[in-house]
Amino acid sequence: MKKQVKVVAAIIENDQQEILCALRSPEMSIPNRWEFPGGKVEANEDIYSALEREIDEELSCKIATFKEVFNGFIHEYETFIIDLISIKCRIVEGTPTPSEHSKLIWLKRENLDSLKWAPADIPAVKQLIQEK
Ligand SMILES: Nc1nc2c([nH]c(=O)n2[C@H]2C[C@H](O)[C@@H](COP(=O)(O)OP(=O)(O)OP(=O)(O)O)O2)c(=O)[nH]1
Repeated sequence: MKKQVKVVAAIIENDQQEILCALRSPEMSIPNRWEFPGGKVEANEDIYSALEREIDEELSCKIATFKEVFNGFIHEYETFIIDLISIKCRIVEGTPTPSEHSKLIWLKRENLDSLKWAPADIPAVKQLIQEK
Protein backbone atom coordinates (compact mmCIF):
# COMPACT_ATOMS: atom_id res chain seq x y z
CA MET A 1 0.00 0.00 0.00
CA LYS A 2 1.27 3.49 -0.80
CA LYS A 3 2.29 5.69 2.10
CA GLN A 4 0.08 8.75 2.65
CA VAL A 5 1.86 11.94 3.72
CA LYS A 6 0.30 15.11 5.08
CA VAL A 7 2.02 18.18 3.64
CA VAL A 8 1.35 21.85 4.39
CA ALA A 9 2.08 24.53 1.80
CA ALA A 10 2.26 28.30 2.27
CA ILE A 11 0.47 30.70 -0.05
CA ILE A 12 2.40 33.83 0.82
CA GLU A 13 1.09 37.07 -0.66
CA ASN A 14 2.97 40.39 -0.57
CA ASP A 15 1.65 43.96 -0.58
CA GLN A 16 1.64 44.00 -4.40
CA GLN A 17 -0.78 41.02 -4.45
CA GLU A 18 1.95 38.72 -5.70
CA ILE A 19 2.32 35.11 -4.59
CA LEU A 20 5.60 33.44 -3.67
CA CYS A 21 6.45 30.46 -5.89
CA ALA A 22 9.38 28.12 -5.23
CA LEU A 23 11.22 25.92 -7.72
CA ARG A 24 12.14 22.45 -6.44
CA SER A 25 15.80 21.74 -7.14
CA PRO A 26 17.06 18.87 -9.31
CA GLU A 27 18.10 17.04 -6.11
CA MET A 28 14.67 17.13 -4.46
CA SER A 29 11.84 14.67 -5.08
CA ILE A 30 9.46 15.92 -7.82
CA PRO A 31 12.46 17.85 -9.25
CA ASN A 32 12.24 21.07 -11.27
CA ARG A 33 8.57 21.63 -10.51
CA TRP A 34 7.15 24.73 -8.87
CA GLU A 35 5.41 24.52 -5.52
CA PHE A 36 4.29 26.55 -2.55
CA PRO A 37 7.01 26.21 0.10
CA GLY A 38 6.28 23.97 3.07
CA GLY A 39 6.70 20.35 4.01
CA LYS A 40 5.54 17.36 5.97
CA VAL A 41 3.52 17.72 9.15
CA GLU A 42 5.20 15.85 12.01
CA ALA A 43 3.37 13.68 14.52
CA ASN A 44 1.69 15.70 17.29
CA GLU A 45 2.09 18.94 15.35
CA ASP A 46 -0.83 21.09 14.22
CA ILE A 47 -0.85 22.19 10.57
CA TYR A 48 -0.25 25.89 11.34
CA SER A 49 2.76 25.29 13.61
CA ALA A 50 4.14 22.81 11.06
CA LEU A 51 3.94 25.47 8.35
CA GLU A 52 5.59 28.13 10.51
CA ARG A 53 8.41 25.69 11.31
CA GLU A 54 8.90 24.60 7.68
CA ILE A 55 9.04 28.18 6.38
CA ASP A 56 11.55 29.15 9.05
CA GLU A 57 13.71 26.13 8.10
CA GLU A 58 13.38 26.47 4.31
CA LEU A 59 13.20 30.21 3.77
CA SER A 60 14.68 31.66 6.99
CA CYS A 61 11.76 33.97 7.69
CA LYS A 62 8.74 34.14 9.99
CA ILE A 63 5.14 33.95 8.83
CA ALA A 64 1.71 34.41 10.36
CA THR A 65 -0.86 31.97 9.01
CA PHE A 66 -4.56 32.60 8.40
CA LYS A 67 -6.17 30.01 10.63
CA GLU A 68 -8.09 28.33 7.85
CA VAL A 69 -7.35 25.94 5.02
CA PHE A 70 -7.45 27.61 1.60
CA ASN A 71 -7.39 24.36 -0.37
CA GLY A 72 -7.10 20.68 0.53
CA PHE A 73 -6.35 18.12 -2.13
CA ILE A 74 -5.39 14.45 -2.16
CA HIS A 75 -3.23 13.40 -5.08
CA GLU A 76 -1.78 10.00 -5.86
CA TYR A 77 1.82 10.07 -7.09
CA GLU A 78 3.52 6.94 -8.42
CA THR A 79 5.19 6.18 -5.09
CA PHE A 80 3.06 7.91 -2.42
CA ILE A 81 -0.22 9.66 -1.77
CA ILE A 82 -0.11 13.30 -0.73
CA ASP A 83 -2.69 15.11 1.37
CA LEU A 84 -1.72 18.68 0.39
CA ILE A 85 -3.10 21.40 2.63
CA SER A 86 -2.57 24.96 1.34
CA ILE A 87 -2.83 27.84 3.80
CA LYS A 88 -2.62 31.58 3.18
CA CYS A 89 0.09 33.43 5.10
CA ARG A 90 1.98 36.66 5.28
CA ILE A 91 5.56 37.40 6.21
CA VAL A 92 5.98 39.06 9.59
CA GLU A 93 9.78 39.03 9.88
CA GLY A 94 12.69 38.65 7.45
CA THR A 95 12.96 38.11 3.72
CA PRO A 96 12.44 34.68 2.15
CA THR A 97 15.85 33.25 1.27
CA PRO A 98 16.04 29.85 -0.41
CA SER A 99 18.22 27.12 1.08
CA GLU A 100 16.87 24.04 -0.70
CA HIS A 101 14.95 25.51 -3.63
CA SER A 102 16.65 26.52 -6.91
CA LYS A 103 14.68 29.75 -7.18
CA LEU A 104 11.97 31.90 -5.59
CA ILE A 105 9.77 34.26 -7.58
CA TRP A 106 6.78 36.51 -6.84
CA LEU A 107 4.02 36.25 -9.43
CA LYS A 108 0.67 37.94 -9.96
CA ARG A 109 -2.23 35.48 -9.78
CA GLU A 110 -2.97 35.70 -13.48
CA ASN A 111 0.57 34.54 -14.32
CA LEU A 112 0.63 31.52 -12.01
CA ASP A 113 -0.36 29.12 -14.75
CA SER A 114 2.78 29.96 -16.75
CA LEU A 115 4.79 27.70 -14.39
CA LYS A 116 5.18 23.92 -14.41
CA TRP A 117 3.63 23.08 -11.03
CA ALA A 118 3.92 19.89 -8.99
CA PRO A 119 0.78 17.96 -10.00
CA ALA A 120 -0.74 18.07 -6.51
CA ASP A 121 -0.64 21.91 -6.51
CA ILE A 122 -2.83 22.45 -9.55
CA PRO A 123 -6.20 22.75 -7.74
CA ALA A 124 -4.79 25.37 -5.34
CA VAL A 125 -3.26 27.29 -8.25
CA LYS A 126 -6.59 27.22 -10.12
CA GLN A 127 -8.48 28.39 -7.04
CA LEU A 128 -6.04 31.30 -6.61
CA ILE A 129 -6.40 32.37 -10.23
CA GLN A 130 -10.19 32.29 -9.97
CA GLU A 131 -10.67 33.97 -6.61
CA LYS A 132 -10.25 37.62 -7.66
N1 LIG B 1 6.37 21.65 0.32
C1 LIG B 1 5.60 21.24 -0.68
N2 LIG B 1 5.68 19.94 -1.05
C2 LIG B 1 4.90 19.57 -2.07
C3 LIG B 1 4.04 20.47 -2.73
N3 LIG B 1 3.41 19.79 -3.72
C4 LIG B 1 3.86 18.52 -3.70
O1 LIG B 1 3.52 17.61 -4.43
N4 LIG B 1 4.79 18.38 -2.66
C5 LIG B 1 5.48 17.13 -2.32
C6 LIG B 1 6.96 17.18 -2.51
C7 LIG B 1 7.50 16.24 -1.45
O2 LIG B 1 7.46 14.91 -1.94
C8 LIG B 1 6.50 16.40 -0.33
C9 LIG B 1 6.92 17.39 0.73
O3 LIG B 1 7.96 16.94 1.41
P1 LIG B 1 9.11 17.92 1.92
O4 LIG B 1 9.12 19.21 1.18
O5 LIG B 1 9.04 17.92 3.40
O6 LIG B 1 10.36 17.23 1.38
P2 LIG B 1 11.20 16.10 1.99
O7 LIG B 1 12.57 16.42 1.56
O8 LIG B 1 10.91 15.86 3.42
O9 LIG B 1 10.56 14.93 1.16
P3 LIG B 1 11.30 13.93 0.26
O10 LIG B 1 12.11 14.75 -0.72
O11 LIG B 1 12.11 13.10 1.19
O12 LIG B 1 10.16 13.21 -0.40
O13 LIG B 1 5.30 16.87 -0.93
C10 LIG B 1 3.98 21.82 -2.31
O14 LIG B 1 3.26 22.67 -2.84
N5 LIG B 1 4.79 22.15 -1.27
